[in-house]
Amino acid sequence: MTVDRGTRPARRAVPSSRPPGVDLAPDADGGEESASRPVPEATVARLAVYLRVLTSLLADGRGTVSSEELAAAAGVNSAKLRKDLSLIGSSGVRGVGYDVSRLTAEVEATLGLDSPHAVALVGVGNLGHALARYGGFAQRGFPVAALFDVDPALVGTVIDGVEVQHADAIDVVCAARGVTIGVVATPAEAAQRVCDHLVSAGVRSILNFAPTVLSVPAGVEVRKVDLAVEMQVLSFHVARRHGTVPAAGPAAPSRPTPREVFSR
Ligand SMILES: NC(=O)c1ccc[n+]([C@@H]2O[C@H](COP(=O)([O-])OP(=O)(O)OC[C@H]3O[C@@H](n4cnc5c(N)ncnc54)[C@H](O)[C@@H]3O)[C@@H](O)[C@H]2O)c1
Repeated sequence: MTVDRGTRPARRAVPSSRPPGVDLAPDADGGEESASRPVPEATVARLAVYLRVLTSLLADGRGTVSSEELAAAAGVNSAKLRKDLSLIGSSGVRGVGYDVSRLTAEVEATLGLDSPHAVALVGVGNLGHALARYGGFAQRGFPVAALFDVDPALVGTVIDGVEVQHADAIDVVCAARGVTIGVVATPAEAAQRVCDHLVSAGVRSILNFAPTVLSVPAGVEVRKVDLAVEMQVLSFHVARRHGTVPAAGPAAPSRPTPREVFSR
């Protein structure tokens, strides 16, 4: 069996000015500019975006970048960007900007990308198959190291060099391959069982696409991805722009919703 360990780029050394470990703060934005403070989750999400921009600047051979340029490419304002970067101990030089290579290493280190992240994907149906074939994960340091399903028609097939194995092997294979991130792309009813297997194999980070809430022990992080929720948020913003969303505040007696009309 061949396992594609991906084309993970060599990690840069972490500059010594980096704060020794950065704790996550609860979901909040803002805070004092101090490298010793926990990093808010909103900042962590933006750091990932900065990293994407920095990686493309590095590929273009850029040595420095101004906070304005980096902020514009990341879609945030430059004051917020400087504040985010100060939280991880990074500061630019007035009139010069940030050293792209150094800042990339600092952001990678903060995001924990200076250590390997082998990914196991469970459920190789429509969504899982597309994710398994997406080369961008390996390029950004997340090689797909294991694939699992229960469908006999899928078990034994090979996707981009990785053999699909039966889900019964999750514990053994994930432990053997040092999987650190598990992606759940099974139907909702199988997701908790799959998650339990991943956790018992030592996987401490789970990305869940199934429309269900997973229970995990303390110390295991679950992120849920729901594109329909994102679309609903977009829908809200469109509706608000068109003035069809009531302003926040106590709900006024309103017109019946379509559902109420139909249930009468
Ligand atoms: N979050 C999102 O935005 C989003 C978008 C699309 C789909 N989804 C969800 O992702 C999941 C997969 O969707 P899909 O369209 O790929 O479905 P699918 O039916 O095509 O694929 C599901 C796969 O999971 C496998 N499976 C079933 N039980 C399993 C188990 N115990 N262990 C391992 N594999 C198992 C099936 O054999 C199948 O290959 C669903 O829960 C769906 O609701 C989420």
